[in-house]
Amino acid sequence: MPEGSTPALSPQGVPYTELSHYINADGQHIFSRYWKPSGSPRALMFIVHGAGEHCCRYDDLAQILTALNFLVFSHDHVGHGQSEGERMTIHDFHIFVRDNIQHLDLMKKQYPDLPIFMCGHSMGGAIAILTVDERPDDFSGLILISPLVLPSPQSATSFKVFAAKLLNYVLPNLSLGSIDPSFVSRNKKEVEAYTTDPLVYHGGMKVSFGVQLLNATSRVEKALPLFKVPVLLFHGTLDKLCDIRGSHVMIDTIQSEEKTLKVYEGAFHALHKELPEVTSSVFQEIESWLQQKLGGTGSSNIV
Ligand SMILES: O=C(c1ccc2nc(C3CCCCC3)oc2c1)N1CC(N2CCN(c3ncccn3)CC2)C1
Repeated sequence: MPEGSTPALSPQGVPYTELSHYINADGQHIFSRYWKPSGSPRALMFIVHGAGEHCCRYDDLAQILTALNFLVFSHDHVGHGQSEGERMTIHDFHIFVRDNIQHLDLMKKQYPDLPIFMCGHSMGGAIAILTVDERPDDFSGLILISPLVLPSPQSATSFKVFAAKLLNYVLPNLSLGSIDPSFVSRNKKEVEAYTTDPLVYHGGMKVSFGVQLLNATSRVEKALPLFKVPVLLFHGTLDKLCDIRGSHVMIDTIQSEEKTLKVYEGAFHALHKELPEVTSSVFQEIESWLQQKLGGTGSSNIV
């Protein structure tokens, strides 16, 4: 660093020289995280977090994957967690995909011979689908936990969509309100952990951000008919944020030879942070699917 210059600081005031990060195409510091197995890795897993949260919330899943000798990597999307950028603000959803591809290419350079999987939750699921759509030959499989494919009918009625698109021209920073975390998980401990997490964005979703999420659902819809990568999908029947119909549309539309949708009766949105019996089942299903991918043959079913 040139003499006399001050180091770039994270939104929490930590010098990026002390944080793992990469610099995106807009010159922003993107906080990155790596979970390495004790032995030599047999595969890579790219975890993609959802709106308002951050990658360190996926430590539980990452620990399970490193035990399978996966090297797990992730980052905080621009405007999230320990990355730079105005909080939960994006003028083009594709920036999330662009930054994903940059991180993917960095990891491909370091581990050129390892198969790569991706796991996305909610908005992170839409980012993951669009990343795989751009780089289909780079991925051996995609895991989606309550992905944003179709917005829920409650949050995106045609009037609200019309109003949001109109408002975006005049009041893009108007708040649409924030999510009630108790609608997202039945696990009170997880709700408490989320609501007290200082790295989570607890403000309301801006109109401009909601419009970008809508744009994302349109881009995802266009990508599905040509999608061929193996997919393992999870969705709760009582998801109030991302409509389960989106996962049914996805499993019926994609051309993947290996595609599985696991439906959790009565479960809410954050299946990886739900009641213990739900989350442990999701993690076990992920483990066995990955073991089968790395050693077995494919299948297709909905349960
Ligand atoms: O990615 C999302 C997310 C958030 C809000 C959304 N709104 C839409 C609609 C809005 C209208 C236009 C179409 C899209 O999609 C969203 C996705 N995430 C990640 C999820 N969070 C919720 C809170 N979490 C939580 N809460 C309680 C316990 C544990 N985790 C973490 C995950 C929400």
